[in-house]
Amino acid sequence: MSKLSEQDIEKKLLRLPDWEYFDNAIHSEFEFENFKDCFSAMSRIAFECEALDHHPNWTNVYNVLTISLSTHSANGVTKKDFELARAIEQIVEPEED
Ligand SMILES: C[C@H](O)[C@H](O)[C@H]1CNC2=NC(N)=NC(=O)C2=N1
Repeated sequence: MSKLSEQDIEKKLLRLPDWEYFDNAIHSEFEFENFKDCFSAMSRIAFECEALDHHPNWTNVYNVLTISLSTHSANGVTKKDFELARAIEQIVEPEED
């Protein structure tokens, strides 16, 4: 999986307004009602990570989930990070029909 250029990353981020690029990774932070809702979302995200075989760097403090995505083997951001970011968006903030 090849590392995307900064220009490609910024272009792809236009469709992911909750995410930003810095330090060789894309980052977002989500706030929930409480710890239970936050951890429930983390569990659902974890299954998606296993399905994609791609894993986040993340931290949780009570109701806040902070996520950083990069591809370790490429030492940067790849298509796989965007695939996972879109899956996370669907779990955390599903689109209305
Ligand atoms: C063996 C396994 O496929 C690899 O270690 C995968 C697992 N999850 C991964 N996750 C992330 N974020 N980057 C990787 O390079 C990566 N590699």
